[in-house]
Amino acid sequence: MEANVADAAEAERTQVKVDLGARSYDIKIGRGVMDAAGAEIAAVLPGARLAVVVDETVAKLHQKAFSESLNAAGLEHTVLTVPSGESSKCFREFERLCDEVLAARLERGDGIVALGGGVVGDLTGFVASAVRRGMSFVQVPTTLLAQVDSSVGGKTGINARHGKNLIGAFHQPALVLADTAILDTLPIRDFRAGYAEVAKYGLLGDEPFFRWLEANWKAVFAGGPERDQAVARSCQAKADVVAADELEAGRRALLNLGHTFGHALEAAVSYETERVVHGEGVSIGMMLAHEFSEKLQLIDEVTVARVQKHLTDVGLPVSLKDVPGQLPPAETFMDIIAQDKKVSRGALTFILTRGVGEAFVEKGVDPALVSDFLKEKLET
Ligand SMILES: NC(=O)c1ccc[n+]([C@@H]2O[C@H](COP(=O)([O-])OP(=O)(O)OC[C@H]3O[C@@H](n4cnc5c(N)ncnc54)[C@H](O)[C@@H]3O)[C@@H](O)[C@H]2O)c1
Ligand SMILES: O=C(O)C(=O)C[C@@H](O)[C@H](O)[C@H](O)COP(=O)(O)O
Ligand SMILES: [Zn+2]
Repeated sequence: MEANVADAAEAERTQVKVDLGARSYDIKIGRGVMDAAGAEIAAVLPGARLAVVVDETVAKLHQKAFSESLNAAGLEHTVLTVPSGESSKCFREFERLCDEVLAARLERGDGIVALGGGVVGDLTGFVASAVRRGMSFVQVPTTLLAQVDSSVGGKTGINARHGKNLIGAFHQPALVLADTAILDTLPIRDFRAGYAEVAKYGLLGDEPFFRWLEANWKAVFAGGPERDQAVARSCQAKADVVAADELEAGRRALLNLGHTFGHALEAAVSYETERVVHGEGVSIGMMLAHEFSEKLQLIDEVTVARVQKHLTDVGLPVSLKDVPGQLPPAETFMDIIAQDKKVSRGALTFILTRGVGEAFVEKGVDPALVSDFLKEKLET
């Protein structure tokens, strides 16, 4: 990735392009970007009627201002509310939203807006991919996680009893509006969880960015210009990967660093967010991916300790032992991992690493090694 942090800092508002030919779109980043949401959306979806999907928490905090901006641009819209939290990524909410979009008589050329975190974004995008075989949609991410990751790249979907995001579609948005001021109302636990995905970009392929985060994370949390820089650099990293490999035929799998273990953990606790939210699962999963890489003699203990120190410094969990309550045995984790979307012809794929910024995709990992490793981690 060429963009450097200082470059990103220069503009108060930054724009990152996701280059996908005719389906290219912009990510507009900065404090106050949402004030012009109406005009921005009208520019990409001229004449469209809209359904705005929002969760109950975000609706209370931000719906009024958002609707005012749409009204000012003359955008007729219906607001559809879903319960807050991971449990909304389910068939029931998917079906209800599809039905409500149809009841509002939105046409194929109309649009659906996701105003919220990754849950609302994934669910809404999936609805948009399905209703009338595909409607335009816009992402207005309101969590750090959604701004740096889930709103970009077109992975949409819901969870299944068998695992995370197992039902879904690739469906790219027409625009992403990441207003970093909206993060001021985000609870610290959710901000930290989103930060795990920020750190992920450094760990998977950008050691200088990880070093920058080690030095600047307090300013990122405090909400100064460093926060916008971290969001912009993360979006640029994701946009580069998605443009090169939209459908995850190869390199995009790197964005799954920590997710094989992390997703298994989320499913193992039945998506109970009191116990673990996605970003926390990713933090623990990234730590496990590093420890597993150490076990395979790909990295040394100094690298593992460096990663652990940074994630611990910011207050993220780093071990299965950090999850409250009893966890199921390794066999249950292995059953869930066997359903991971990266599995091919029954063979497990893991994102491993040779150092900070040097992750790689390893196919055909021996399940017995993974199982023994998980047993160790669940016992010690
Ligand atoms: N599609 C992708 O590429 C991708 C990438 C990463 C994660 N995800 C998915 O994203 C989901 C997690 O997203 P998340 O961490 O944003 O969770 P979330 O959407 O549940 O949001 C977290 C909490 O923050 C609240 N909230 C949202 N914005 C707020 C604001 N500005 N102020 C106050 N409260 C606010 C929400 O109501 C919720 O309670 C997971 O389902 C994960 O699988 C998808
Ligand atoms: O965009 C991607 O590709 C990612 O892997 C980003 C992840 O952070 C995200 O959690 C994604 O939803 C996981 O993808 P999945 O295919 O494993 O469900
Ligand atoms: Zn993720």
